[in-house]
Amino acid sequence: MQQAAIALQSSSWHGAHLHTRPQAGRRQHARRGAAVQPQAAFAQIGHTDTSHMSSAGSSSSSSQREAKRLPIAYSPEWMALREHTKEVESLHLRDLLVDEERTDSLVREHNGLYVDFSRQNVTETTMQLLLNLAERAKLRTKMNAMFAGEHINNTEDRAVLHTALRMPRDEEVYVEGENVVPDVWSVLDKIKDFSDRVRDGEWLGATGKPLTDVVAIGIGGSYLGPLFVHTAMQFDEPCKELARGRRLRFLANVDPVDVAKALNGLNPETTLVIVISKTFTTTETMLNARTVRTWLTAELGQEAVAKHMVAVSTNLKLVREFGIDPENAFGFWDWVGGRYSVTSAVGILPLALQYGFEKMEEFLQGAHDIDCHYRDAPFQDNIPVLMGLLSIWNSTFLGRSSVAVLPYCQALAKFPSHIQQVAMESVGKQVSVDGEPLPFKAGEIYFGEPGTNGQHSFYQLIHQGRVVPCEFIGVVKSQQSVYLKGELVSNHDELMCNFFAQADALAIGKDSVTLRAENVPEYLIPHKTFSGNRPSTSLLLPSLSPYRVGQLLALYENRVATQGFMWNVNAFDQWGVELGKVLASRVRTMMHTARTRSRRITITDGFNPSTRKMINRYLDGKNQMLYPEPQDIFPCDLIHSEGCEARW
Ligand SMILES: O=P(O)(O)OC[C@H]1O[C@H](O)[C@H](O)[C@@H](O)[C@@H]1O
Repeated sequence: MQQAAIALQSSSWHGAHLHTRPQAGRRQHARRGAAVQPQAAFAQIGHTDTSHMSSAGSSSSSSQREAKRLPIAYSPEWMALREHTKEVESLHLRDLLVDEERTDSLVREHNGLYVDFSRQNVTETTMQLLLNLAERAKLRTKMNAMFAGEHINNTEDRAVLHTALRMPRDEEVYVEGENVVPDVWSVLDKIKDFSDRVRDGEWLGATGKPLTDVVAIGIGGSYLGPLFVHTAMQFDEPCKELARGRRLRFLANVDPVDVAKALNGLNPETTLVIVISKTFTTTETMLNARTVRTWLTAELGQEAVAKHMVAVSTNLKLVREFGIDPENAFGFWDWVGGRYSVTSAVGILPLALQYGFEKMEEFLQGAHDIDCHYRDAPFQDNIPVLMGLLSIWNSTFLGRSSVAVLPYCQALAKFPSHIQQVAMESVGKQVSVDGEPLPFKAGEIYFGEPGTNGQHSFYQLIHQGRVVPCEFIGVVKSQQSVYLKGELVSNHDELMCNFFAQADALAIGKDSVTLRAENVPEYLIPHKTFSGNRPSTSLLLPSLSPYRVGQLLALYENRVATQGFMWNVNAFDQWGVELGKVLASRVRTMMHTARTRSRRITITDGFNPSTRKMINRYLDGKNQMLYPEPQDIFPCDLIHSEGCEARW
């Protein structure tokens, strides 16, 4: 009953006083009512990729097939938005932004977060049409299915329940008839116990010394999220105090330089190593784990592993085979995707060791707060839903393929990289959940840097080159006080002046009339003109405490989920990362075979000419390093087969 009420509410945009040509809005409503023929609709999808469907529009039967496969892209709601782009493209943000009522109707607040969508290229009609599309896409039903633990990750037959990782103890979520919240809390309790013992000096290293340093080995989702949160928390005053005397390092890349950097200056006697891998099969992580185990045992002996190495994984069998006692492992579940795992032991264990478990509880509470908001708020007030819908509007309907995440906050320096994985690995897909080709491009290219650094780098392009929707993130209270021992060390106000100014520079621009009034020479006017009308969203947080970091994380996770639901793609699998791994495995086998032969080698077959020549150039360089004395070149052919065997 409650669900139905929410769904009904969600279909109405309440920015009723917008100054945006209401008659146009009425026209759109009339259109929405009209039946749209699939064959006509096909031609109108627009700003979309139809190259792979060149014949699909030529016959009504194939169009109807397409319409059956992808109802959302042929729905009247979709067509209404397509049609509406013309109206929006004729409006300039310079004019829209003077309307205070419009601004008020496009600002949303939730529990301290202030989000201003008024610099998006939208009108009241746009927002209403997007809400209509959300209804058509059955967004509420899909969100409910996720929260209910249904197997919405259909290609891996898994539930998607990272939201359960931050639920209070007394909540219930069932996966295959079993409440998973007690399991979540049993791991959290184990983390609390272990991290307290390490921090209090009860859990000692093999030589009886306290473990003050932690090296977290992991890559992708087992690295980027924890690194982002660590970077965000390390200058928060209470966190800084709690981390005094402790060091947390991350080791992700298989590049030996990264290993050297992670271990530089560490003493094995005081170092705890956490191997973090959902699968416990990831090549880079396992190789780095073996390297660091050697670094430990060379100094402390084999038995030191029990005191100095722990694991986070869903695969406890492989943890044991690696030589880590499963008692010293912290589990999670296949219903947590790697890139959504920072609120599992993947993030909570290393961060609790650094900052104490209580701070991580605050972080989890922040994430849970946004999950509840996402689950319960009507769509017109639902910040992650609105962010997701506006992403669809910008990318699919207005053809803007990128998003810049621009935190005006150095502590969020690693947030863009984390969100890059969350977004691009989740919704960078070519087919719908049913495996049908998408007649539009899903996913956006995410990038970003903290302001003001980015301003001195790539902002030229976003001001005068391509249109890149920007997401500015600022905080009211800096983590760092302006004065340190009486000296001015930074100026948060100066930083935030740029946060406010950049969004307006993008939106409003600067025209030739203004430039002439400033006596700018005529030949420079084209160079100095800013077309403006470039969209952005501004997000203001009160501070960057662990709670706020949790809110920020869940805001973006749920926004990306919304995009997946709207585009009808599976935002929780990642088949696109597999092929490169398989091909690397072939090269690895060849390299390994080469290394086991103490001869100079060159390959003659098994790869295309380009790859073969590059590999041979590399081998030649390596051979000269390894075997400086001239030797016969030993040719090698690789078998053209699925396997990775090499023939010599
Ligand atoms: O945690 P792991 O199993 O080691 O996986 C680490 C990473 O591996 C792959 O590249 C996936 O694309 C990522 O989503 C994942 O986070």
